Amino acid sequence: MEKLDESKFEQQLQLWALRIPRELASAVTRLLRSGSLLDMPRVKPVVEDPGSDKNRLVVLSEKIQNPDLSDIPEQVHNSLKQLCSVDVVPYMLTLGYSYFSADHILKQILPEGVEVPSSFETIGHVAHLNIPDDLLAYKDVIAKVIYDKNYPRIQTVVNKVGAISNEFRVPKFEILAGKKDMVTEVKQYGATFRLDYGLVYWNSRLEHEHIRLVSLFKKGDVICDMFAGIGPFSIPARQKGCVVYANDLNPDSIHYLKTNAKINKVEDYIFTYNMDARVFMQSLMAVPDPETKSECQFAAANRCSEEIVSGNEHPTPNGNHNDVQETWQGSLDGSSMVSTSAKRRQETSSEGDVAGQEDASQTKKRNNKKVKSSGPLPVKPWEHIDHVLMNLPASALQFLDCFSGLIQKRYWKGSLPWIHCYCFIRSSETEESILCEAQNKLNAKIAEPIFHRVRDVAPNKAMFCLSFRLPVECLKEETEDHI
Ligand SMILES: C[S@@+](CC[C@H](N)C(=O)[O-])C[C@H]1O[C@@H](n2cnc3c(N)ncnc32)[C@H](O)[C@@H]1O
Repeated sequence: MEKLDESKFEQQLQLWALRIPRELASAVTRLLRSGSLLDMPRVKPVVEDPGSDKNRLVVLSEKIQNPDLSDIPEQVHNSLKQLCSVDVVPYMLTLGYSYFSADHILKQILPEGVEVPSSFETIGHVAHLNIPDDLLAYKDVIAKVIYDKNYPRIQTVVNKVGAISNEFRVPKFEILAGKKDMVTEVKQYGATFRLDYGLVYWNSRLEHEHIRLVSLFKKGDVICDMFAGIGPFSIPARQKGCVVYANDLNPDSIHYLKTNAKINKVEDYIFTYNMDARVFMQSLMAVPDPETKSECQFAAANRCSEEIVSGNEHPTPNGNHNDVQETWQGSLDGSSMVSTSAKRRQETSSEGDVAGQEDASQTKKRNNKKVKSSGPLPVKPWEHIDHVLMNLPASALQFLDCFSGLIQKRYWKGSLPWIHCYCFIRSSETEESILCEAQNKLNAKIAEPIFHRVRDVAPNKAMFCLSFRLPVECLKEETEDHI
């Protein structure tokens, strides 16, 4: 392992300085500013005179090599002479490890020609590095330089070890420098997210995508976040006034999702679940048995999830949910028979428009306000959902089969939900091949799919969001129980 020898970076520069009465320091620096004054980042050109506190030393640029000041433009020199008698003295400037940038230091340490890993992802106080294999022998030195140069903003430097293989999408990290604490806080568009970077998925590079998608939602929309993580879609959606059902398989993600709902004061109407996404959707969309009317699968499923993630009060269909009791018997796009709540939603909802996005300042303004919950939930999930989010790009397409027959037509109100399914497209694949895969899983044709390129994740691989309205063929006509 390579060691860092800070003394190697000591450097001395022999310069010239003008000794002048201290009250003239501003006037003299103004005169010399256009090329004759020392101009180095983080180095002051005016310093104390060790010989007298009535004087100051104005340090000249390294370009001024002659003590007779013949390198200074004549006009500047003349003005200087008019201002005061000019006393030129030698000045030794010592630069050390603390002066040089991380990039400069690492270039000196690492083998010639390698790409210097001086940039990193920042997650609160944590710096996340991906040190390539050929530089692993230098990992401690790299981490120390990055720590030293970015402290106190950065207090922990970690390196990703190997590829992500677990289903929670959490990389393995080794802590290389600083404190061994990966619980940190990040801000995205005015919302605060607490997380343990060693236990849950987080990617700061998705900030723009989180905001883009949430900007499509309207106040009162019902959102289903199948792979919610610690809530970067769910929390801002709730801040916007949406009703949110948020699920994740990782219990630590749900712990932090609930913590973040508290921190951002949006605990009401954001319901958290800790289960497999398929089971979650089936539980959420199961219609209660009208015969018994006492208990529904959704309430039961919710209670079951509460056993895992305690402390979330949830209105059951026999409680708040039942405030909306109209039975929907019209066609899916019918407007005359729409319930009051669905009507209100139609007035405010995007209704097929995924283009109208709000700008960042509107988002910030909205996030500063505490969202007020007003009474009962407007609708039950098996009656209406506006958006389903599926951010598990490595395998979300595989989960699309859960929509086939998931929604019962006779209970549904209003238009069908938008599905936002994230995926990777490799250079060997096309949007058409992905669409084909999605349609096969749904067992239905997707009309007007929208592919949004989120970001490039590797030279031959990009992350996309495929948005589409759930095809009407996915609906279940009637259940035998309910005929
Ligand atoms: C790529 S992360 C996205 C998290 C969050 N939506 C975001 O944008 O940061 C995917 C999440 O899906 C969760 N996950 C993986 N498999 C799952 C499954 N079968 N059911 C539910 N959640 C799952 C992981 O724990 C992880 O938090």
